[in-house]
Amino acid sequence: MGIEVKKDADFSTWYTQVLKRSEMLEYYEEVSGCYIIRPLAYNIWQEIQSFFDSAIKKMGVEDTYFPMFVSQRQLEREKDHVEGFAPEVAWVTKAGSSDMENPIAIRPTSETVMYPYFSKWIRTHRDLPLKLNQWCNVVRWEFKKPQPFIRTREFLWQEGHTAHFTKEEADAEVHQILELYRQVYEDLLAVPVIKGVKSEKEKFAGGLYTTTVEGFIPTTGRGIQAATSHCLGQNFAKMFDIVVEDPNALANSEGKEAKKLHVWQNSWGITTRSIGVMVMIHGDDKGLVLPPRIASVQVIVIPCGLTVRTSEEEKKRVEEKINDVVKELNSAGIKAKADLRDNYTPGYKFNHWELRGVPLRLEIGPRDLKNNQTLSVRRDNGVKEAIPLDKLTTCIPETLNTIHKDMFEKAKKIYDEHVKVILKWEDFVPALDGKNVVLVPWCEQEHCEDKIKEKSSRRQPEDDKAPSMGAKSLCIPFEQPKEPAIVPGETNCISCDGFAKRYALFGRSY
Ligand SMILES: O=C1CCCN[C@@H]1CCCn1cnc2cc(F)c(Cl)cc2c1=O
Ligand SMILES: [Mg+2]
Repeated sequence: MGIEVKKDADFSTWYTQVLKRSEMLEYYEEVSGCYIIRPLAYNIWQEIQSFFDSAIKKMGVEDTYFPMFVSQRQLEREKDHVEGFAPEVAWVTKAGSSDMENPIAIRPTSETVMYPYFSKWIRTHRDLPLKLNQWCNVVRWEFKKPQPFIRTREFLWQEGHTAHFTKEEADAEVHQILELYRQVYEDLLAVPVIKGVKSEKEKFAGGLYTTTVEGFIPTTGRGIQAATSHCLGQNFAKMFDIVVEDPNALANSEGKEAKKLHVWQNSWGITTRSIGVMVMIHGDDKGLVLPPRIASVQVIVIPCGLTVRTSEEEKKRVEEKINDVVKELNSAGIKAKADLRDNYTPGYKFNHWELRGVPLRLEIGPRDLKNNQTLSVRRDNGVKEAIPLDKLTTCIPETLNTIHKDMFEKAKKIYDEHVKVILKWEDFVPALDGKNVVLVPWCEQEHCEDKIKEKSSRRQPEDDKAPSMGAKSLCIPFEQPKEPAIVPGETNCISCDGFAKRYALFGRSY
């Protein structure tokens, strides 16, 4: 069944229908906020995993696995890390019919699970750097309206946790990982992202600073945090006593213990939210549009032009040709499939595979055999092109790469057009209402951010609808607008009478 609503008319229904009818996901009626990730979507997660995991292996990161349960005592060892999150922690309180002596939390993230062991394992600077990663699920009992992939109570992610001897080494890794997240989005999912650092209010409270890749959903005009790479500083090292002796300090004369140095730590994560972002950005009114590099079926080959007058041997010849084409493409590393179901018309099959986002369709019929060609049809823009049957293994990879590039460029152009540089406060909210995010000179003070959120969530004067959601800071982009340049001590903050430090990206967000 096709999609019954237009993407721009009813986005949330469109999103749900696309995910269900393309067989990416199934609703899990038993528990609100949980969903079944079906093979088409799970394959995308596996593509992301294999790309990211092979990249971090080259950085010397090792995969590991820690228990999903954490005691209340451990979880609460880091007060300000947990207090804001306490309402979303899921607890196991019973085993069978008997209450547990001490309830156990299901991991919402694994700092407090892992770091007592970091403390145990890291004794000397030779144990550094320690670089561990785990691919797992986490549970956060969010109360905001759940949305498949975007906000779910259980999600899959990877969480990297590293310990370094120097801040410089930690800083370098934070940015190396952030660059990998950019590649996951831009080179795999064809989704443009903006790199930047989070404000003091938006960063991970337990850390020193948070870097992020920020996405943009044009249909709603909202920003979305796409992945994060935190430098934790020495905060967790101090809390969990993760220390090494100072190798440079000579054992001093009284033979006292050499000075203990706290390690510098990072933690970084990307989640299955990335799948939802990709669907929201590339999908259209016919359904999914999959970027070729993560599509489990990249090319679908369909027999056409067969009529009741076509002889049996002619039909057989077409089908044999199609099977040969699929074999040839697969041996060239292209994921191709044939749809030879003889109880469906070509038109039905076109819709079936367009709904599932297959990047390229090849039509082959009796005439094509005669002309030794096939008609290719691109899913992203519908462009048709005749390809000689003896040029497939060169033309098809090129076409798939062109599809990726065009999908990315199209999304990037839209993102860039919806980032408005705003220099006067009166233009701020109208820009947000125009489904944009805004780039503004900003003082970077937390109280100012609170004020901006409040001022931009004003109640619409003409109706008593719920106030429009306020804007939050999304990031301070590493790439700053060249002009108008911010002159320290001269350029005013967009909102308060303080001076602007840098341009910050603000917007309504997920
Ligand atoms: O974002 C990442 C990447 C991967 C490893 N972790 C960090 C920080 C996670 C912050 N965070 C995020 N959400 C949380 C929810 C909770 F219920 C509790 Cl108790 C803690 C947290 C929490 O610390
Ligand atoms: Mg949260």
